[in-house]
Amino acid sequence: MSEFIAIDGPAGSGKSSVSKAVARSRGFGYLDTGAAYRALAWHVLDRGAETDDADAVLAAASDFDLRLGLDPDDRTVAVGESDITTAIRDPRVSDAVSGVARVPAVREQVNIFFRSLVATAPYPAVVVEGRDITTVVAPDAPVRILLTAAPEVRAARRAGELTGENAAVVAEALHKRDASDSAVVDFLNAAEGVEVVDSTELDFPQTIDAVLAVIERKQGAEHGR
Ligand SMILES: Nc1ncnc2c1ncn2[C@@H]1O[C@H](COP(=O)(O)OP(=O)(O)OP(=O)(O)O)[C@@H](O)[C@H]1O
Ligand SMILES: Nc1ccn([C@@H]2O[C@H](COP(=O)(O)O)[C@@H](O)[C@H]2O)c(=O)n1
Repeated sequence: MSEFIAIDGPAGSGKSSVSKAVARSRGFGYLDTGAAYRALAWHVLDRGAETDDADAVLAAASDFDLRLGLDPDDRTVAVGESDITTAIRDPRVSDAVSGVARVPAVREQVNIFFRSLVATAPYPAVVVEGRDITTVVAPDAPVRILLTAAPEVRAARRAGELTGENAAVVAEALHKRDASDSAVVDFLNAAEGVEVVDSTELDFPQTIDAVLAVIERKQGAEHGR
């Protein structure tokens, strides 16, 4: 049975890139829970339905053959035979995903999927990142981290990745998504026992080191080292 390393945080805080790097460096698995919600949003749109129609979302969720692995070096996401690894990052999916994520039955369904993936994982631990991993999916995880950064820093980092996109438009979309998502689960405040890593003043390698330091300390305490 794999151990959960739970990491939450707002959009653009570095959850995916930092978690992947941490998983690689420690030989752990990596689970991008946002990719599952994005895949469902893609699937709803692919059926020509509206992501803010809860019944349509539930219908799509009942026929959702998601393929998502734990290898930090293979980020393939598929629904049935369709490889949607790139498509789920489209602004049209990013703009629609919060609608899917606010349906409680969807959250329960994907959480069961996440827990079963980790339970059967061929890794000593899996770095699982999202919005409610430290609080709902794995509240008893030995390592729970809230990864954050100032809103303007997150927006600038995200704009830096998207060539050809207007920085102000990117920032507005990111803040809008956070506002919508944080009405469903709280990932802006650390729950009791959750360690905060604020990367506002840290570069990428320093952020990885800060997360690794928390993991070492927490796992050491857990295993009596
Ligand atoms: N400490 C850091 N310093 C500089 N750049 C960083 C740092 N952490 C992350 N980044 C960069 O910020 C961008 C956003 O990071 P990433 O995609 O990992 O965020 P995220 O939290 O997973 O976002 P989302 O929730 O929207 O998927 C990436 O280009 C990443 O390389
Ligand atoms: N645990 C989670 C993870 C994600 N979401 C929703 O998915 C969206 C995409 O997540 P990214 O990490 O890829 O940005 C996110 O905006 C949330 O709507 C979630 O609800 N819970």
